[in-house]
Amino acid sequence: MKVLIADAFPKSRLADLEALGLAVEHRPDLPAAELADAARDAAVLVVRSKQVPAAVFERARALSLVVRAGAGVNTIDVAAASRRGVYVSNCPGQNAVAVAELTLGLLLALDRRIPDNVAALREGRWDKKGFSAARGLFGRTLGIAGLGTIGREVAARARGFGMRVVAWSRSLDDARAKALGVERAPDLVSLARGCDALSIHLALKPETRGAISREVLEALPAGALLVNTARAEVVDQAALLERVRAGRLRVGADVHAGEPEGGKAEFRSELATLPGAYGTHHIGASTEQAQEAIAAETVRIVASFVRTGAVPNCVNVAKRTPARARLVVRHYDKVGVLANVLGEIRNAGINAQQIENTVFDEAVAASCVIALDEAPDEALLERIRARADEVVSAECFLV
Ligand SMILES: NC(=O)c1ccc[n+]([C@@H]2O[C@H](COP(=O)([O-])OP(=O)(O)OC[C@H]3O[C@@H](n4cnc5c(N)ncnc54)[C@H](O)[C@@H]3O)[C@@H](O)[C@H]2O)c1
Ligand SMILES: O=C(O)CC[C@@H](O)C(=O)O
Repeated sequence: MKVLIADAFPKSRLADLEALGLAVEHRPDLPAAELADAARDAAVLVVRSKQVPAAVFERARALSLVVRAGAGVNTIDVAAASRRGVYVSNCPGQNAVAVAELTLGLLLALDRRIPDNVAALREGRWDKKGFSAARGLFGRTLGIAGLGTIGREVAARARGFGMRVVAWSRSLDDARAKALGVERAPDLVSLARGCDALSIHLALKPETRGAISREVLEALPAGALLVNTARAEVVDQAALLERVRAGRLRVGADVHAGEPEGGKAEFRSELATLPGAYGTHHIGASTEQAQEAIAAETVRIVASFVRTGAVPNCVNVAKRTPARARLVVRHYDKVGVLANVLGEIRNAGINAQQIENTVFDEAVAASCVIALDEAPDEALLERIRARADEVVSAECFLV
């Protein structure tokens, strides 16, 4: 079985994959345009920042699993993977501490203008007077948009700096906010209105694209700091540029509109050239600790898949199917029993969408839960129950 790793990956972990008996092809510099061809005979594809478009799923017919060696899966056409029945998996939480550390670094850098301090001294300029105009973070309010794994790590560190932390997250309620030691804002505009600094940790989804809208940016008080280590597309970039140019906002951005996929390239970010903005090179996850944790998790996912067929952290198995009914059949654990039950369902023109069979102690009897796209009528249930030497009971529940 071939594994193609199309981005940088630690050598020691390549050996772990080979030890699983896999043929490992490591091509960190593979051009994006060649990915579909290179993946053609691969069963597993591992990527970091490389985009995986629909063309890869159309061409790479042997592909079973794509592992995103990171958190965000917006770089993968997950819908195209789902249509081909290809699993997509990621490594949630493994780089959260690294991103939180960079977030705090950017906040401190913005407040003290550390990069400009450094640059001035390199140019032979002493400007203690000019660089003394910092507000300080202690006692200030940090707003967090998206209290997922990274948002929570940022909250913990900000509290360590004596900041008041207020958060908005789609499922955050008062009890959970209290348990996490943060206050809850009812929406993003209210969050922005009440904070001195705003840090963005929303995953990029169709619903979050542009969530940090012009209205949210305009709600931030004059002189506020904004840090984005999530994805550029979550923020209205045109409005952001206007606010920074007008001197209303100061920004630390690790992620950039149209940023290159690879490690080195010509790239000009309009935002990052402005005096009120500090840009970093999408390095949030780039610490040794985080990359080691990500690689170890990637190996765990691939090992589980090749040894057992189970895919940890799978992001594209339907949480809700169009199933309209659940048929629960308790039956004797004998050859052909389930085939006969499924045959009855097929003969009635009903589609079985999900099947889960559980065996009771001593493996004499078992229970099978079958999600159906249509409820069986009483006559079908009776035909199944009539197989008395195979079936103990058959009950239907509408969902
Ligand atoms: N700069 C970097 O190097 C770097 C590294 C890791 C992650 N990231 C980015 O940070 C993001 C957050 O990472 P995480 O590990 O905290 O992920 P997470 O899954 O733990 O948190 C994601 C957050 O997005 C919110 N969210 C998801 N879908 C939403 C929707 N439809 N509507 C509203 N909110 C929604 C969740 O509620 C949660 O608060 C990633 O998706 C990725 O884009 C960047
Ligand atoms: O691999 C990287 O350097 C970036 C990863 C980051 O954007 C993520 O979503 O995990």
